[in-house]
Amino acid sequence: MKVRKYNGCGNDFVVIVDEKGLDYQALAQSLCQDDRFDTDGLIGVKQDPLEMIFYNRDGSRAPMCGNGIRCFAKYVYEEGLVKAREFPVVTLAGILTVTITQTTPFECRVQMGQAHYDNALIGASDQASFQQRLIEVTTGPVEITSLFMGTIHTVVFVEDAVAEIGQTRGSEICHHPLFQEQTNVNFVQVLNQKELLVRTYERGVGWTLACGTGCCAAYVVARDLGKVNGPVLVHLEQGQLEISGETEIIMAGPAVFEKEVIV
Ligand SMILES: N[C@@H](CCC[C@H](N)C(=O)O)C(=O)O
Repeated sequence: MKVRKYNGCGNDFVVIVDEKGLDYQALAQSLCQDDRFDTDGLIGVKQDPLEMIFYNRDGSRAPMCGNGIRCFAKYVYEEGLVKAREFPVVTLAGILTVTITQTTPFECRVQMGQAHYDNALIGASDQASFQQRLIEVTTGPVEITSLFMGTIHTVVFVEDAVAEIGQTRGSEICHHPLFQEQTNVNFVQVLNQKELLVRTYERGVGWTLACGTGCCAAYVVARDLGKVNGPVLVHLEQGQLEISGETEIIMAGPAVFEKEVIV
């Protein structure tokens, strides 16, 4: 089997072509945790129609991956599976449109769909609002806002997002009993009305270098609370994403090929 490794702002993935009968859960665990790859997730490429199948490193399935879909787009375009620069991709979060804006280096824009403040979609274990909700973790109370933005996200505004790495709040919120299917956790530092700095603890992975859907969630919540105005540049550990849009959220950023290994 041909296995390719790609990354989007450091969030990395193995990409394989779908075949009948593949055990994605087992493949995600073995390939992502294989020293030759060591990636955050696995992407399966299915054709007719073009579909992105996404699994986390621990073998759990996720409906969408923002950095992953840009890597998927680079793969299908460069392999000639699509000829047009704009094409739809089926995901568990809906059919999303990708537009390739630049090929060298590769960059694309993705219509990421809409954000939903919806307890059912975030797998909430109660009916209370998750907008600016205080929950308890071992270090004390923390204000969270949770929403569905391609997948389940929680946004926490902090003074210093980088300082959260190595602390326990990311993991504790991710596994909090209020979330029946866990949640991705984005620590968001507002730099100014046009720039955010985000660090994400992902369900099924742990701390990652970037999370595309997480940046979209951070933008939506920051905008809805009046902390940013218009399109924003989100600073990540390795690179930046541009996030914009009113109802339909748009993400723009790079995708990079790293290597191919036959396993
Ligand atoms: N890294 C991704 C999100 C991947 C899925 C997530 N861990 C989940 O389980 O929901 C991104 O760039 O959006």
